[in-house]
Amino acid sequence: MADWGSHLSTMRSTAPLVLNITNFVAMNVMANVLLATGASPAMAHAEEEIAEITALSDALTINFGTADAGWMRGIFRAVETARGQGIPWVLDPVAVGVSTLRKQTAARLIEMGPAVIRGNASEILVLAGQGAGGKGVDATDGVTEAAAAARALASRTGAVVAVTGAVDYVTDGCRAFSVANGHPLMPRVTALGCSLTGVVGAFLVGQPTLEAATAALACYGVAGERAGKCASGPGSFAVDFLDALAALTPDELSQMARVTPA
Ligand SMILES: Nc1ncnc2c1ncn2[C@@H]1O[C@H](COP(=O)(O)OP(=O)(O)O)[C@@H](O)[C@H]1O
Ligand SMILES: Cc1ncsc1CCOP(=O)(O)O
Ligand SMILES: [Mg+2]
Repeated sequence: MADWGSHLSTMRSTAPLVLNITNFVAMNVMANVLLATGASPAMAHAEEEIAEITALSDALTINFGTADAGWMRGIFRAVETARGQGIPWVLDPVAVGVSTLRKQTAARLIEMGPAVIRGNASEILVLAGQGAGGKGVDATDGVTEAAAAARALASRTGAVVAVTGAVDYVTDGCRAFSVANGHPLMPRVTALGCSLTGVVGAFLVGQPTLEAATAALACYGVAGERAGKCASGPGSFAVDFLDALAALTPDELSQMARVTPA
């Protein structure tokens, strides 16, 4: 049994400061998810201050879900700072298929060296120039349909690519894992994908990228399973999920993770 829980333990021992440039929908949910999991969240995006805040952070995550032109300038300034300082950063190409601005921004960002690209299957397919783009922020494609695109994207860019859905797929282009944890209520609560991107950022700090990303997905999925056992619908699930993230121990994660080489 691989010790996926050790990655949770390491993350909690440092409680990394994760700076998230994310959308208005996700800000509060994501900050609470990061706190519950054991990291310190910060949310900011103003270009006038973002370089300073990035330099203070252990990891950075980027999501242009409700971004405008000024916000985009903040995104590029943060990424340039992270690159200069060796701070790992994660790209969430949320709803990348819905506009030319998102496609062009994602293409530029991918060339700037994200450690991880985390998206649903429809988003990863758009990055590969395939698929119809999903339905807004929601996937209409299955994870297995995006696996080849994920491998090709990882090989071309050097990023680890995490495709999430009913069974997640994560690859560095050579090796890959499937993560079969999760619950069907997860995509019915807004911003849980965006928030997962923050958790991936937290796990990356000081840990090998592919294993850290995989452990983050397993941690999230196991917490989802636990929350799904008592929730009566999306509303109570959202609350139970935070409690499950906070209560999950490294040993429980190691025991419950359904991670297999893919
Ligand atoms: N049908 C499903 N069954 C179980 N888990 C799911 C399902 N769909 C998504 N998840 C989980 O929900 C989390 C968010 O993934 P996803 O919904 O793909 O992100 P996004 O919100 O960006 O589309 C991941 O942990 C994923 O494994
Ligand atoms: C609904 C919505 N609209 C713009 S961003 C956003 C949140 C999307 O969150 P997620 O990708 O985690 O479902
Ligand atoms: Mg998303």
